[in-house]
Order: sequence, then C-alpha cells, then structure tokens
Amino acid sequence: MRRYGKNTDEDDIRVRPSGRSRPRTHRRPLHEDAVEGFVVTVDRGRLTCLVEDRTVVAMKARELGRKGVVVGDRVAIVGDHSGRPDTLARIVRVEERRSVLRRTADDQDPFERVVVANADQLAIVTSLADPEPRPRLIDRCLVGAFDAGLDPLLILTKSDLASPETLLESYGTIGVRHVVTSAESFDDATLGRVRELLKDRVTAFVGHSGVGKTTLVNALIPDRARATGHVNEVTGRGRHTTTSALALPLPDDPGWVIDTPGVRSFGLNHVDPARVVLAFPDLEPGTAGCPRSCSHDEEGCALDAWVAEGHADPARLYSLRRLLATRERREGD
Ligand SMILES: Nc1nc2c(ncn2[C@@H]2O[C@H](COP(=O)(O)OP(=O)(O)OP(=O)(O)O)[C@@H](O)[C@H]2O)c(=O)[nH]1
Ligand SMILES: [Zn+2]
Repeated sequence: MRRYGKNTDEDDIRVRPSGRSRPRTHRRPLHEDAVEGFVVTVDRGRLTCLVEDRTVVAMKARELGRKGVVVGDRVAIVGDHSGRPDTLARIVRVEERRSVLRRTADDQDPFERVVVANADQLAIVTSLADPEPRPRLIDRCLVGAFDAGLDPLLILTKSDLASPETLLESYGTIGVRHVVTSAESFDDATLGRVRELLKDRVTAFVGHSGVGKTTLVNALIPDRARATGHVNEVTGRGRHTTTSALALPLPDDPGWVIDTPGVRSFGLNHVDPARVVLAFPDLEPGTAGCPRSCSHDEEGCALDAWVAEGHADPARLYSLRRLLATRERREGD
C-alpha cells in the first residue's frame, strides 16, 4: 500500500477547473491505490470508516461534488488511512449501492434524506407502551422498507408494560416477521432470536424516540460502549448516537446493526402514491377489481368490498387511506 504525501495527488482531485466546462485534458483518475472502507458514522462532514480493522476518519474529496456519503456506504479512500490520531483521509469514490433507505421529514418535504445505504433489512422498533404504539408510523416504515427493497422486521419492545396481542393481530397476519422483547428480561432465548434474525445481514434500526432502541442495541452489542468510545476517541468529538446513524458489527456473527436517531415521522414524499399499496400485502390482491388508475381512496375502489368480504382488517384499509390522504392534504400523522 502506498502512502501519499501531502500534495502528491493534488492533481488527481482537480478533475475540472472550477467554473469552466472545457473537456478534461488529462485521464480520469482511477485512484488505483485507494483502499476500501465502510462508513460507520458521519459527523459534520467527518466520516468515520472502517478500513480492514482500522478506524479511519476521512472527508469527501472535492471531486465527489455534492454526492452524499452516508452510513453503510462502501467507499474508496486515499491519503493517510493509517487510522492514527489527527489524520484525515479522503473519500474519492462511493461504490454502487445495493439499496438506499430514504425518508423525508414529512410528506411535503421535497428534500429526501438518505438514512442508510446498503442495508438489506429494516428493523422497525415499536414499544408496546410508553410511548404508545403508532400503527400508522409502522405502516409508513413498511412502505419505506418496501420502496427501498429492504425486508421489514417488527421489533415490539417493552412487553413488560403491555401485551403485543392487538398489534400482532394486524401485523402477525400479514407476514411481517416479528419479535417481542422486554428489557426487564433480556434472556438468552429472546436475544438469541433477535440475533438469529440479524445474522448475516445489514439491519437498519428505526423507531420513534424513546421506544427502547438503544437499550436493545446495547443488549445485543455489549461492546457498544467500547466501540463508540473508540470512535469518539478518534474523532475527538462528543456522542454520536444521538445525531447520526452508527453502524455496529454484531459481536458473534457476521452482520451489522445500524442504529439511527429516533424519528417523529417517516415522510414518504419520495414514494410514488401508486406504489404505496404494494406495502400492504393483505390489501394489494383486492385491488384487482379496482377501476383503472384507482387512487384506492375514491368511490368505486374495490378495497371496500375486499374488506367487507372479510379478506382484510378494516383498520388496515383505514391506515392505507389515511396514509394516502396525508400525502394530499398536508396533515400530520
Ligand atoms: N419498561 C421498560 N422500559 C424500557 C424497555 N426498554 C427500554 N426502556 C426504557 O425506555 C426509555 C427509552 O429507552 P432508549 O433505549 O433510550 O430509547 P431509544 O429508542 O433509543 O430513544 P432515542 O435515543 O430517543 O432514540 C429508557 O428509560 C429505558 O430504560 C423495556 O423493555 N421495558
Ligand atoms: Zn382501489
């Protein structure tokens, strides 16, 4: 591995003189000496990456322009990637993403944020009480997961405070995998079941603030304090967990957990309304009888009959319509 001095590759990053559009005269830089990194957290332009087993702090190279780099990205890194304190490497390329989980602040927000890249599973963490479960937030996350091509996993926490029965009546029957936990008794069987569901996967954890997401992640990854301590030590900044997503490796299996800050809502402005129903597998078959380009929120929609015939829970149709309506009417949810 070659190490670059301060200015030796300056030429590479000046891909095009600023403001001019004449064709480039030199070859496109390939950065053949770049090493591969995995972005574990982002903090105000500083990206903490794992390179082999080193924690390397890097920033985006100018040539990346506005392209965002997010937690979960696989990147090419040049510069000082020794991981020594006070070094700063440069990210020169973001590898093609296998998946992109997006959300908007609300349904009208034109700016979508990429929550994480390259996840293959979305753990939707919901407490059974304190705060009360919000099925519509679950539905929104399910739509987000479906849109991003991630497998949803429902994690119902705080079962010491309330029973999961009602929620499981709706979600257990639509084929969403689920697990019920209580921090009062994080026994080996429960944690083992969760680990089994996370094994070999990159799982993004999302949930409303206070649902016990961090408590669960800490139980799964007892080393977290040390892992995050290490990250903090390297960047010399404060806590990461509250402000940015943070990827943590599972201790005993291959796989990653990506903890994300608590959310109030999961905006879906970026999702085509016509695709929303696809995330409702219990209702979707009922749309076969709908008029062409039915909004599923209008007279003549076949879903009313579908529910009346007992194929699906009326609460689910209500939830779908509410979700479709909030997109039109600027309501909160
Ligand atoms: N009764 C009960 N309380 C729990 C359980 N899990 C977590 N809590 C409590 O719920 C509160 C919130 O837990 P956190 O793990 O900080 O929640 P979070 O989802 O990470 O919240 P944010 O950091 O805001 O995103 C804490 O006071 C926990 O002790 C549980 O299973 N049962
Ligand atoms: Zn319809």
